[in-house]
Amino acid sequence: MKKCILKSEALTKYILETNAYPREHPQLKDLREATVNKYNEKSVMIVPVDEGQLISMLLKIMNAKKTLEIGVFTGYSLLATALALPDDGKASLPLIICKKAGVEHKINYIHSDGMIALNNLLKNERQEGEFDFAFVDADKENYINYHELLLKLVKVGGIIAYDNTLWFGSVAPSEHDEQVEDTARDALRKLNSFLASDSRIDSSLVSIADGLTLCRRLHDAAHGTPNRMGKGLTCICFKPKGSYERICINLTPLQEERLKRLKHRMKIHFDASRVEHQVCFVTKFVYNPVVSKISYLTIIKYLHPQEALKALWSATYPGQELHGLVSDQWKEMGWQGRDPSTDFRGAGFISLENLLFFAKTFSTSFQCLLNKQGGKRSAWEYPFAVAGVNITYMIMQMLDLNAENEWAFDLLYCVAFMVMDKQWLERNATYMEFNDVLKSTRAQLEKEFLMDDVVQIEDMPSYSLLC
Ligand SMILES: C[S@@+](CC[C@H](N)C(=O)[O-])C[C@H]1O[C@@H](n2cnc3c(N)ncnc32)[C@H](O)[C@@H]1O
Repeated sequence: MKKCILKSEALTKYILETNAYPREHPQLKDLREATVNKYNEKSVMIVPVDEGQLISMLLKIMNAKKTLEIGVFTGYSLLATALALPDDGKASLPLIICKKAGVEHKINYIHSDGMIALNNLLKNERQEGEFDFAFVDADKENYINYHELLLKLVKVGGIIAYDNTLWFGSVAPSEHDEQVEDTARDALRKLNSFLASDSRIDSSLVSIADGLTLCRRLHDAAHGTPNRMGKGLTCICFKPKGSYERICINLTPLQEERLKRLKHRMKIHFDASRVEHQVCFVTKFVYNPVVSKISYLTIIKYLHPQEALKALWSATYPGQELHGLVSDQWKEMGWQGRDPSTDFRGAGFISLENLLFFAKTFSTSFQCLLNKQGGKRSAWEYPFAVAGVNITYMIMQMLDLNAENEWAFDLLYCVAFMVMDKQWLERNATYMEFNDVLKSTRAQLEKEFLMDDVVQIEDMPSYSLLC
């Protein structure tokens, strides 16, 4: 099979001969020829010249300095990358292969399996958010696993590029094509669908060579840059009555303190294996009949992640014994598997805190949504707990819309959950439509923020959904 999805081989030849070969760096040309001589047909594994040039162009546009490459073979794409990096740039790769062209000082070789290497970069070398670009051209079955780790290693705005995402065109077989087993093709099809609906990235499947999917990591408040977080929260969306303008106000020392705490909360990853305690903010909801006002009594607790999970269980199913932190019982609550900790990956510890806050503060609403008691339910329900993590993540992305105080976040979370469930029912949605429901939930919340008389979360019309 040829690594080309164009209509004709003549067209590929035309592109290569007219544009790509004349601009190929002499060292790349040598490497390509040496690979063909040594590996014959197997040399198809190196990236085609035009794709190498696209990657090189992208790196230069991005002014990339630190890149990561998984799957090296004879190192063609690696050399193309190293040549595109500035002199103080660094390319890391998990397999040793070749060093040429005087670019060794830009290359940090890691001779290891891709997953082990990425885990190590995260855990031991603490390289979170350090890379501008990652190129993945290794075992296709693992792309989806690399994706989770790379989303942490690559900075917000950085690019993750997956090679071979069209797999010789076989990802879209025609009815005449023979049905053959191909685990790589199946894994790539799964990846393509997954990337298409992954809200953490912008993505474009470029039909060059064998298909190259570019994913740009989007803002993620859990790992957001201080700049963005600062901007979003400093520009507190405090609207004076009678004005459609948002105004920026300087923070009081108390607000600064709250902001600091909120930022801290958002950075905490959920790690059930951690031995030390993680900070947990437990908020009590108090109604003061004298002034007809609701106030929040906030207690900062230092909880072991496992204790927090147990607390969530007892708040969700009071009186029901939990058999273990990893147990089939969790599935009933709408976690993806037996171990809820794996679902906290996207939004971190704060997503557990939000669920706890909701369960304890508005227990009637919480139980009603948990048990899918409101309205005429559809046959395909969203999984409650996973939906909760998604809502935390959505609000993190919305933070520059409204964050009047630290607890506005938790309160907004409860309102958002109620709105999401209401829209779910109104649309008679199925789980495949969950992302659409989430989008329209966000639109509804944004609409309410812009209402003239909404100056705090409690003024939002949807706040009345809570009981
Ligand atoms: C298609 S080739 C890469 C070609 C390279 N991009 C180039 O242009 O020269 C795939 C490479 O990935 C390596 N590989 C496969 N599984 C891997 C893994 N789990 N970890 C790291 N590398 C792996 C293979 O040994 C092979 O060298």
